[in-house]
Amino acid sequence: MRTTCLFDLPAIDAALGRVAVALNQDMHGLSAPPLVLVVMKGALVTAGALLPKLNFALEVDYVHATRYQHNNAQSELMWLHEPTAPIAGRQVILVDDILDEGITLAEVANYCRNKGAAAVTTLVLLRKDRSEPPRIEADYVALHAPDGYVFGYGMDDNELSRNLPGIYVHTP
Ligand SMILES: O=P(O)(O)OC[C@H]1O[C@H](OP(=O)(O)OP(=O)(O)O)[C@H](O)[C@@H]1O
Ligand code: HPA
Repeated sequence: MRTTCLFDLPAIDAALGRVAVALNQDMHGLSAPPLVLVVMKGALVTAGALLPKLNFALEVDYVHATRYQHNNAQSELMWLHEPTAPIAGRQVILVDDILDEGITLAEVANYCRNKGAAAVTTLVLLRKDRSEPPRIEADYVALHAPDGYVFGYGMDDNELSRNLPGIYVHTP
């Protein structure tokens, strides 16, 4: 099997730059700093590249929730870490690497609303364009990919390859 690069680092950086410009405009003039919640582990690299592009006061925390192990989806989301920063009454910006079926983002967004978030905004590096629509749409999408397992730039292939400097697929 070969590995094909869908997006290289300059393409990813340019796409993150575009969503950062939009987010900077939309978050301009907020009365209180929003909470950026990074969905671990996959969003680690995206958050690292995105945060320095944001020009408004913000706090960062993370959640660790997972449903894919060995590349296979589990129906249940496993919560490994809940955020410790206060959520009630705040604008929350969820950052994730990939929107696939949308189960993870939908559940984490609901969690924030149940904790009393004033508003929940969602941002993903990559939306996978499947035939079935995801359970939730993201407010900000940097890139789109066709259906198929992708990895690199934070996304794993059987827990490996998160460090690859681009977004890749296996091709026959
Ligand atoms: O839209 P969905 O179908 O719910 O899939 C998207 C989620 O799957 C991946 O996480 P994963 O469970 O693999 O954990 P990881 O972030 O530790 O890789 C990814 O980081 C998203 O959070
Ligand atoms: N790759 C890596 N992680 C994922 C994917 C994918 O295609 N879909 C959901 N989590």
